[in-house]
Amino acid sequence: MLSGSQTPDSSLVEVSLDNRSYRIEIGTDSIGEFCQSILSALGDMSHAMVISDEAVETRWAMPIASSIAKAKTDSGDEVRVNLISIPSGETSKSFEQLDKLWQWMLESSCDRRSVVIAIGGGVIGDLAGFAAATFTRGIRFVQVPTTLLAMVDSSVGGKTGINLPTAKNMVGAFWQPSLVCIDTAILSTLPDRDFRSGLGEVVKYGVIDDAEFFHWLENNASALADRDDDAVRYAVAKSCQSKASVVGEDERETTGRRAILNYGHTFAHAIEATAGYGNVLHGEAVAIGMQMAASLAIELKLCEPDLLDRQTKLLKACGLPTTFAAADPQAMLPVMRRDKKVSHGNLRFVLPERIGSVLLLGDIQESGVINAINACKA
Ligand SMILES: NC(=O)c1ccc[n+]([C@@H]2O[C@H](COP(=O)([O-])OP(=O)(O)OC[C@H]3O[C@@H](n4cnc5c(N)ncnc54)[C@H](O)[C@@H]3O)[C@@H](O)[C@H]2O)c1
Ligand SMILES: O=C(O)C(=O)C[C@@H](O)[C@H](O)[C@H](O)COP(=O)(O)O
Ligand SMILES: [Zn+2]
Repeated sequence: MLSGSQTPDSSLVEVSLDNRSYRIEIGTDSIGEFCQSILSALGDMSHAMVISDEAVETRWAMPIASSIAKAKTDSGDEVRVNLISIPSGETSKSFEQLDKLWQWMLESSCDRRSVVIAIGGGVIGDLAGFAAATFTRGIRFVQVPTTLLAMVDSSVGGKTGINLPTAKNMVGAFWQPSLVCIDTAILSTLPDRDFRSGLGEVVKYGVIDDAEFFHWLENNASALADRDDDAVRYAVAKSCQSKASVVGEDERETTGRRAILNYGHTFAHAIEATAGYGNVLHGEAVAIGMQMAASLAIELKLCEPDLLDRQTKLLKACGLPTTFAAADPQAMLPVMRRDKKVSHGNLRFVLPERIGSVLLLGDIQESGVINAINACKA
């Protein structure tokens, strides 16, 4: 039984962006309906280019691909389908994999009525989305997220791209999907560590934007960690609503509003890069990064220590790390200076003032940043 507010109408969230608006459809045991949703959103699709993760190819991507292959468009035409699978893991968000995809798209006679269908976690969504953004200067794409992290965050909002060896997400494009199809039943095969990693981004929404949701998470953390269906659907729907609303206000992170989604990420990306991509998962790094950001906010007297206590308890209840033994300010700082929020050479951080509200701040003494990193060493 869930405690707290009622389950929202979780079946549909709209991302409102003028002629780039799209639907996020959220269901359970709904992959049978994906083909119809895709054809309704992309009626003139001639060709589906399914890009999947090796871990989900057989169980999830092939059934979706074969139902598209059997379908007909509104005008009665068959849809040609090609499928490729990418090796699992963060190291696949690379130029090498992108180049492989471009060659595959060329060989598969991809044209401007082709549609990329990304079926996988954040790695596949970011990589396939960037391939879609760049091939023939941009073709449409659909996100079918298969991890909790991708359902609550990466499949929404149109940030696509790849990593450079020491700079996360450094090359990419804003390229919105045409549709996001979420089926929480797909999470049944997701390993626990990856599921918990997604909870890092869920906690983020509570801190940055929604004190009531944070409170709900405090009351329902164990149901979520145990993957209770209702709790998971509620958290997915609330997270998508939050992200859709922020992205609708500031699509390309120009006004500062969208930067709030980057809470903890200046530290997190440096942790991921210095630890070696894939060793600390993105959501784990975000959890530790939020701890560093909250420590910095306390040192700057921006928030009360109680915020860090509540955040620590919640992250632990979600099974996430709150410290990082190998945290090394001298290794992390050069990576942090390449953060995309840097302005005129100054680092800027998203810092909490209270649960449900954060600020984007610059001109912060390096000594404070070093102290915040050291405060989270195990
Ligand atoms: N574009 C954005 O707005 C945005 C937002 C947040 C994170 N990200 C990016 O997302 C990436 C992390 O995403 P992630 O956590 O989904 O990682 P991921 O894509 O690497 O998936 C995690 C693991 O789960 C496996 N997997 C995926 N779905 C599965 C399923 N249903 N069953 C069994 N195994 C499954 C994958 O093979 C992989 O090993 C990072 O690169 C991060 O930078 C992007
Ligand atoms: O969508 C956004 O905006 C975010 O910042 C969401 C983050 O969770 C995500 O990790 C994003 O990829 C980070 O963006 P970056 O611009 O810092 O690379
Ligand atoms: Zn993130």
